Amino acid sequence: MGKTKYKPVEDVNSQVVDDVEIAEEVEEQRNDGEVEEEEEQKQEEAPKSFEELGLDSRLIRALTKKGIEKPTLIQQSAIPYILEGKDVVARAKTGSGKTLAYLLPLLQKLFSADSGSKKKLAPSAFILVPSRELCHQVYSEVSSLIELCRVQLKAVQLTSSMSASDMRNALAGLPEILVSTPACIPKCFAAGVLEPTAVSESLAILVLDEADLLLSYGYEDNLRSVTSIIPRRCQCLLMSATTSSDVEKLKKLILHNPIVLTLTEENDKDEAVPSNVQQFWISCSAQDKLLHILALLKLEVVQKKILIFINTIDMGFRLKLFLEKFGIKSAILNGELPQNSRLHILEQFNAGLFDYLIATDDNSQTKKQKEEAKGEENKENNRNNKRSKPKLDAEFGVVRGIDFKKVHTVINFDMPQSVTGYIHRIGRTGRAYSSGSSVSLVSPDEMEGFEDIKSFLASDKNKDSDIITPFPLLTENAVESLRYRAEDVAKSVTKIAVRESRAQDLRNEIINSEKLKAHFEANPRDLDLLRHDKPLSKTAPAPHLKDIPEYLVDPKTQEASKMVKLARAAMGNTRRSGGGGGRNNKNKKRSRKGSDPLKTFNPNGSKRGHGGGVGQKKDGRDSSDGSTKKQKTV
Ligand SMILES: Nc1ncnc2c1ncn2[C@@H]1O[C@H](COP(=O)(O)OP(=O)(O)OP(=O)(O)O)[C@@H](O)[C@H]1O
Repeated sequence: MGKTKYKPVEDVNSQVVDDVEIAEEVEEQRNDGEVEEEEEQKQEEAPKSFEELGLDSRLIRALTKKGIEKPTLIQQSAIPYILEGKDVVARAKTGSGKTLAYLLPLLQKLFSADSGSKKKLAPSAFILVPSRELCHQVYSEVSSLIELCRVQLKAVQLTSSMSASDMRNALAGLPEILVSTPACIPKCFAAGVLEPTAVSESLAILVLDEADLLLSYGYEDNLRSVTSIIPRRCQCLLMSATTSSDVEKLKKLILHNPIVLTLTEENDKDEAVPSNVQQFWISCSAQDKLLHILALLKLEVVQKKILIFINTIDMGFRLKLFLEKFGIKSAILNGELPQNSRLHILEQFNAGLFDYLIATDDNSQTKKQKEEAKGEENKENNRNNKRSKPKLDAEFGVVRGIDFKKVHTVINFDMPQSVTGYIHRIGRTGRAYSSGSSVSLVSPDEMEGFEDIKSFLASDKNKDSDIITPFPLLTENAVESLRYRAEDVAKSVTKIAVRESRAQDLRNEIINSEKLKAHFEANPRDLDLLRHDKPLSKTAPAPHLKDIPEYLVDPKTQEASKMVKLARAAMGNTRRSGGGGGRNNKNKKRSRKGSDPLKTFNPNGSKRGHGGGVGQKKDGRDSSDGSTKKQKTV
């Protein structure tokens, strides 16, 4: 296996990708036993620009307009191979820019294929993704590139929930690119909306994005029926954040003699978690989780925007109601909500309309539940099946692959149920060249799973070094000062209140969803129709709970909070977050490194701890005993 070692791309980037190796191997050809071939590797290759990768000037201009100046490592590596027409398997950690790694060369190929050739009866490119949210995200990305490039290409998105006539209408304009979930393709064949023979004739590029998830979402049969009609000449690309037997299976099923690109860091196991994400944890009992999250948010010791993960929908509502009493507005995202609402919530959060999003990830749905949900969905017109319980969407997935913009902190209110779940959650921050942090609240019941995560992430060489370190900015006193209020309010958020709010929210969102459908059709860019962070409770929060009096907060936490605010200001993040994109990125990134209190705060007095000097108890809170512990610096 050949290896190419890349020098750091730039100052900022070197923090992220130092010591990155790209291992490339040429795989055996599917079924025909071709001898494994070694690729000639170029040594110590210098980072390349988009121009040097051979990208069309229209695409480069479009990227510039989006504020994207230089390719990420996976883009540098994959784009030339894809342009050459090779099948590629690309595995790179979350947030590393895999979407553009395949979209840019795919569009370029279609630019040239477009000129002069007669219109085909089926799309030339299929991009298959595991969830509707991802479908929408990729579709938006490809559409905006097409628009910015001013080329005559058309992309459409299809999902299984669409009616045959909607699908027919969408395909009527003979789009070149179809973005969809795998389940939708056989549905199109069955409804006569797409002809398998036309697909066989037209299909030139097939992309399986988030390949590690496609099979776990139960799409195996769907994918088999698609592969049976893929022409041999069709170029296939497989993108994934983690390796798994599922990826191997898909590779064998679909790809021909692929180039396998694997972005690994020195520490092989750490590779899936972006190294620009600082990971922290706090030990607390299950009952005290509300108290701790209140302390984190109310005392402002974590940076906004914040994505909070919980494992059940009810817990999400409980948390929202609880925070609401303290004047903290948040929105909820889960698989029970109608699709249009979900997309709208994501768009509003990305646009910075609110700072706290409470999400139930697909992790909380077991494979069996997903299959059941899918089965439910397939039982069309089953009128007898009048379940009062709302259905979970089998194609729901907020975590995997979704590009939450400018999320600075991920909080695991509940711990995820697997290491992969953890990696994907954490990967919602620190995307591309940005940095972020995560805080996991770990109860004794969750400790075993947490240890598994820690040992998975620990490097083989350095087993004792903790990748997830105790959270340094919250003192025990600060937490305790809020206990009385938190417990009092927690008691008032009863099961009945949670149930009623959940039902009410669903009713509202169903009504919203209809409005949103029309709205999305008429104004795909306008986000301001509805707000999703409205209070659930009919009573306004008590004024004394909205503001925490200064005397309640101990001086150390006050200092930490001040520093978080200063860091926020230094990062140009004082307004409502969102909007704007990468203005003056270079300067901001430089100041970011020095100003993040999680990297510099020392509760023992000195402001510049430089990654060390944090006195902590084993339970992740400050012990104030002056002992020091080295923190991970990034
Ligand atoms: N070259 C680049 N420079 C700066 N930002 C980039 C670059 N390429 C992509 N991005 C941005 O980085 C973010 C993450 O990209 P993307 O969603 O493609 O990551 P990913 O590798 O697919 O992650 P995941 O595995 O979680 O799906 C996006 O907001 C994207 O616009």
